[in-house]
Formats: sequence, C-alpha cells, structure tokens
Amino acid sequence: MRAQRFGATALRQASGMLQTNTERTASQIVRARLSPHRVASLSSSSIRSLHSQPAKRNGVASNPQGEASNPAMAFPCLDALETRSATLEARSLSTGPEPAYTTGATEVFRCTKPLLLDWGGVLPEFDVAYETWGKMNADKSNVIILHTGLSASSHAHSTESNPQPGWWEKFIGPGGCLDTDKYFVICTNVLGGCFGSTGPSSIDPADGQRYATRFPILTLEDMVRAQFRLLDGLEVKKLYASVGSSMGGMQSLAAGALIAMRHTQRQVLMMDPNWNRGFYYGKVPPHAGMKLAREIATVTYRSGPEWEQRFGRRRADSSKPPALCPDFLIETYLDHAGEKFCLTYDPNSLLYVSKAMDLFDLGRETQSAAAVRRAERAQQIESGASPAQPEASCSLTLPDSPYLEQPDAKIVDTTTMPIEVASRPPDDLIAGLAPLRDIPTLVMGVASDILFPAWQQREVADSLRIGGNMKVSHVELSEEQSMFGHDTFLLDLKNVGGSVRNFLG
Ligand SMILES: CC(=O)SCCNC(=O)CCNC(=O)[C@H](O)C(C)(C)COP(=O)(O)OP(=O)(O)OC[C@H]1O[C@@H](n2cnc3c(N)ncnc32)[C@H](O)[C@@H]1OP(=O)(O)O
Repeated sequence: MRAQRFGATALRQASGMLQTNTERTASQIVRARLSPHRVASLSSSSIRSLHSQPAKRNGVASNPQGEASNPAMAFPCLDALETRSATLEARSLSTGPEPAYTTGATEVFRCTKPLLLDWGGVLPEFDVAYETWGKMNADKSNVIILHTGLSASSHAHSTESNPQPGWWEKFIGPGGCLDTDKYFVICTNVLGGCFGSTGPSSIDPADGQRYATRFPILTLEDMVRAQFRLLDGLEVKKLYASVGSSMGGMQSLAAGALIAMRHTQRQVLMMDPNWNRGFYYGKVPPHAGMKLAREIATVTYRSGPEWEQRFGRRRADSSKPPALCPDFLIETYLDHAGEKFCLTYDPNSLLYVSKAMDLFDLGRETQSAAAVRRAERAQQIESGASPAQPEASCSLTLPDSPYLEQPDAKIVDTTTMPIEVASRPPDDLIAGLAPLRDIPTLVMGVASDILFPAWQQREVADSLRIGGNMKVSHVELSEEQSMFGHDTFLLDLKNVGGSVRNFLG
C-alpha cells in the first residue's frame, strides 16, 4: 500500500525556482463516581447471593462481614479524566465552547475564491494562517515555504507578536539552517488544521454553523493548493525552495501497518462518546480519545532504543505496589504526552489531516485520477449546472461477508530477479515523481524512524534518480547518529539542520 512518499525533503530549483501556479500540485462528560468501597461491596454481595451458605469455599473462610478478599484498587488516571470532563462541562455551560486552539498571533490570508478539493468537496472561501521570518527581496526570489508536521501550527519560530519558541526555533534565524539573512521563510497552518486556517472547527459561510464533520475530505495536495493561493496573494511566482519533514515533507511511503497505526488513532478518538460524530463544538470535547490517540502516535514518533536507554523497565516509584494506571516510566511518559496534547488540537482536525496523510500518494495513477475528478467538478460548477455533491456519507458499508485480502496484482515475484531489478521502485512512483526531474532535491531518512522508514526515503531518492533527476542528495542517519526516530527532524539540529543548510547553499 502506498500512501506517503516523502519523509524529510527539501526541494530547490537550481537556476529557476519551483513554480507556484495554483493549479499545479507542487509535486506536492459528571458520572457518579463509585468509591472503592462501593465497588467492593457490590462484588461481595453478588458472591453472597450465589453462595447462601458461605462457611468455607475452596478451603478459604469467607468473611462474615461481607468484605472482599482484597481491597479495590485506586484509579487516579480515571479520576483525572472524570475530573477534566466535569471541569470542561462546567466551562462549556458557562463560558462557551471547547478550548481555543490557538498558538498566538498570526497573519491571516483570506481567499474568497472557492477551492475545489480533490475528493469533490468545496470550500466557498477559506483562511490560511501564516507567519514569516526574514525579508522578501525585491524580485521575490528568496521565498522558502516550510511545511509542518501533522499537529504543528505556523509558529515555527518566535516572532515579535508571539515571542514563544516555535517548533523549529533553533533551525531558523540569522545565519541559521534556514538563514533569515538570506531567505524569506513562510510557514502556514495547514488547511484542515485548527490554528487559524480553515478547518472542521471553522464556520461554514453557507449556514453559519461549524463545519464539524460536514468538512470535506482533504488531501495533502489540497493543502498545498491553499498555500499556493497565499503565495499568489503575496505575488510570489516562484519559490526558492520547499522544505518539510514528516507530513510536511509529503513525501513518504506509508507501509500498510503504519496506515493502521493512524487508523487506530482515529478509531480510538471516534469511539470516545464525547466525539458525537464530530458535533462536539460547544460541548465537552473527546479529550479521553484525543489523549489515547496521542499516546499511540507517540509510540510511532520515537524509537525503542531511545526508550530502552531513557526508561528501560524502570517503574516511576518502585516503593509503591504495581498499579493498572500508568506505573512504568514509559507509561507515565506516554500518559504525559497524551495529557499535554489532548486539549491543544481540534479532534476533528486530527481526523481529517491524519486521513489526508493516509490518502497521500504521489504515484502517477493517483495524481491523474485526482486531476480528472477536479476537472469534472470544475466543469460542473462552470456550466452552472447544480454540481453533483460528493457522497454525503461514507459509502463503504460493512459487507455481508468479510473483506478478503486483495494482494496487489502489480506486485511481481522478485525472488528470481537480479537485485538491481528487484529493488527497483514501482514504475508508477517513478512516473509520478518525474515532474521533479529538474529540481535539486534533498531526501533524508532516519534509520530509527518507524513511521516514515528509511527504506522509503531510499525508494524516493532512487525513483527520482531513475526518473532522470541528476541532482538528488540522499542522507540517511544511522541509529548511532540518531535514536530519536521520527522526531529526529524536531531534535537534531546538527544532522538535519546541517544537511538542510548545506543543501540550500
Ligand atoms: C506525523 C507528523 O507529521 S509530525 C509528528 C511530529 N512529532 C510530534 O508532534 C511530537 C511532539 N513532541 C514534542 O513536541 C516534543 O516535546 C519534542 C520532540 C519537541 C521534544 O522532545 P524531547 O525534548 O525529547 O522531550 P520529551 O519527548 O522527552 O518530553 C519531555 C516531557 O516529558 C516529560 N517526561 C519525561 N519523562 C517522563 C516520564 N517518564 N514520565 C512522565 N513524564 C515524563 C518531561 O517532564 C517533559 O515534560 P514537559 O514537556 O511538560 O516539560
């Protein structure tokens, strides 16, 4: 299964710049609480009713007072969730809606020209929140667009109006890896996000209500198209470079198993009753589902070797008896990661953006099919005919008999082929990446990354080269160089930042 195609990448055009024509995809709850005593007496009374003569069972004398054999456990982790639900409910009843998902002041570009999305949806108008660093030169030839990971805002670096450190604080600045003495760096909050750009928590101008899950399915190309509208608005015709890691790289192949990891995060979130099919605005948001989703995600962001070294099998407090709530240091770490995140990002944005990542495929077939759908929809709208709406709900219903494995018919048995033929990337990917033939490209992979594995970055570099790109730089960081897994792009200033700086020149 192919979904993402790039991990950490930076694209630069040698003599010219990347075209930014908008029509061109750049390549790219308060519940009554049961006290422990109440739980104990409930279970012991049920035992009594089953054994009306409770003198001795299995050689163990039963307690005439009806006490359980062992005390009930305490669940501070569940108490904390219930307390948060109660606080949120009280707040939503008094002061209004869910947490404000904002990371501070940004510029906002408003586009009033409708945006047709790859899967048939339409946004009649939309906002793109963005921040910039450095100065645009007179001929607007020094512009670098920086793409974010899934849950990041446009705040990659501190600004005068928002002095909080950004997510790439150390990588951007005068003389830095993205050198603001030379370049004008723009970072946007993605379409579908919740930090100022239009997303599920935004108001649908058609009826004045929040989109919630009436927000259309998105693709990464839709996000890029929205960014290009911003560039049009700034009259930037060409980019000096496009830089991004992780989802921002939009350039990684996802193995089926990793799509499954994002699926699990979405399902955990959607199973939280507070999610309410997406219509939770003004009510208690699905914070428990968000917390669990982030814990699953965190497992994919780092690496086993790093956690072995940092936490091993050590418990948070070995003087206390083991508990079912977070107990091992790795458990308290994951719990903390979920806790920190659960109210800072809009749950619906997580669903849409995560799905867009799974849908991402730079293979030619997928790109062509999207182009055909978009052209048909544009034609419908232009002709004034009432456009056929994309299916309002998921058309995929559970079949009478279970889905069966459907091996990819295009996958051929490579066991008898010479290695160089067997390891050749799929032709569809080579063709899909061919438009980057003349664009110098840096592809970076990290051996400890289980989310966007290093072999996929090798495949991208190989595809580019086979497609005729003579200026492909491929850097792979070994486990000795980085144990930070996927988050290497956030943490490794020397290797990641250094490679980007060298590449940009
Ligand atoms: C898929 C995509 O497209 S992009 C995905 C990109 N990745 C992310 O979004 C990951 C987000 N992670 C972050 O933002 C991290 O904070 C990073 C990567 C910036 C920094 O990582 P690090 O410096 O290694 O911090 P680390 O992950 O250890 O977390 C430190 C926090 O954990 C806490 N902590 C550390 N160990 C434990 C433990 N055993 N138990 C409980 N808490 C712990 C620390 O006290 C600290 O708390 P604080 O953040 O409230 O101050």
